[in-house]
Amino acid sequence: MSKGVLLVNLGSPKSTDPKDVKKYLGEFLMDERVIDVPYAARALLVKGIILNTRPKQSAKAYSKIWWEEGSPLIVLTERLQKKVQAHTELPVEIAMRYGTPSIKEGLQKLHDQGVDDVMLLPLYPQFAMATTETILVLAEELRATHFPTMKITDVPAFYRKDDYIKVLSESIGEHLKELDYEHLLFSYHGVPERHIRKSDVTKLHCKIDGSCCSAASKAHEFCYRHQCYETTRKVGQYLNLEPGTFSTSFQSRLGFDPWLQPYTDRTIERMGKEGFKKMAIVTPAFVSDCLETLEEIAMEGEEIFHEAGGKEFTTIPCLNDRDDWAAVIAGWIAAWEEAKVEVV
Ligand SMILES: C=CC1=C(C)c2cc3[nH]c(cc4nc(cc5[nH]c(cc1n2)c(C)c5CCC(=O)O)C(CCC(=O)O)=C4C)c(C)c3C=C
Ligand SMILES: [Fe+2]
Ligand SMILES: [Fe+2]
Repeated sequence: MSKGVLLVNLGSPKSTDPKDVKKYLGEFLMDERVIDVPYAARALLVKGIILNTRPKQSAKAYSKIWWEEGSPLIVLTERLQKKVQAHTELPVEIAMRYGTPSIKEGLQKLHDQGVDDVMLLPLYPQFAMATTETILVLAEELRATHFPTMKITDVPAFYRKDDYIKVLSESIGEHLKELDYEHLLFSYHGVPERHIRKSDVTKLHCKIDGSCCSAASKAHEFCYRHQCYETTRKVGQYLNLEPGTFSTSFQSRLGFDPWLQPYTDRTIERMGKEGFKKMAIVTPAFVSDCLETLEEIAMEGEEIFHEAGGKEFTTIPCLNDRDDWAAVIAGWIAAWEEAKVEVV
């Protein structure tokens, strides 16, 4: 069999035009694993309410962070792909779950190069129904319909894998070295609490009470909350961070249902009000900087901190196209290619 690799990220609108943003948000939010309510209720909520107001607001936010070459998330994923490609003879393509290049286009490109054995790497360190699972389900549907002779091997969430933790920690450490900071906040994209319960394979584990995620459980393989706390814990251990000088929070909630807590915006505000003057923030749910890191954290977060009395607010970049990160992915590809050891 002939091997190839597909790196999959979330995707972005084509441009900052509200029409393009509306199209992108429509595809994204109509995904049953993102807004997980029955179709009729989802259509009413998304098409009847959210798409009437949100695209204008989101388009404004996208305009603040957009680059000349396009969406930061897509440009950074393309740069990462080039660096990974430089390490391997196997074809490496990228795809986006929403918008373009689509997963179907990515698989087609590999197919056109003679590939029939694909390593599929969702670019999310922690498993979530709204990210990893939706990619895997769609890729399998596309494979069965359009590429029936193709084999796809999924790379599981790498939230605690040593080589990932090493590059993440070293990237954070390099920034912290230059900083005088009082607290480091690990801010992860939030999900509704309901998503965590739905992904609980044991149906017994998840109480969202702060204790279930630290007790050993088979459920952790699919528990986003556990995986986020575990990434924070491992980085804290690697960098030898003092207990009490770092913590975890969850950002970007949408709607009125309870999402994972503590919420990032309220945490930033509380820290400012409690007298913290210098804080740093890192966003390990994202491997590429995007709207949620460049606008929501670096801009809105900074404003919240200043208004609450804080002074210095530093956002640490995502791994993006760091050479050591590209080398880690290349190592996973080599391990899979040799098929001597498990990928993760
Ligand atoms: C119900 C809504 C959403 C869930 C659940 C959700 C989970 C989730 N998302 C990411 C990563 C990203 N999300 C991004 C943008 C974004 N996310 C939502 C909604 C949910 N996300 C919306 C409506 C948007 C669009 C922007 C906006 O209008 O605010 C992005 C940025 C994309 C970009 O173009 O830069 C990323 C990345 C994760 C990791 C996650 C669950 C773990
Ligand atoms: Fe999101
Ligand atoms: Fe858990």
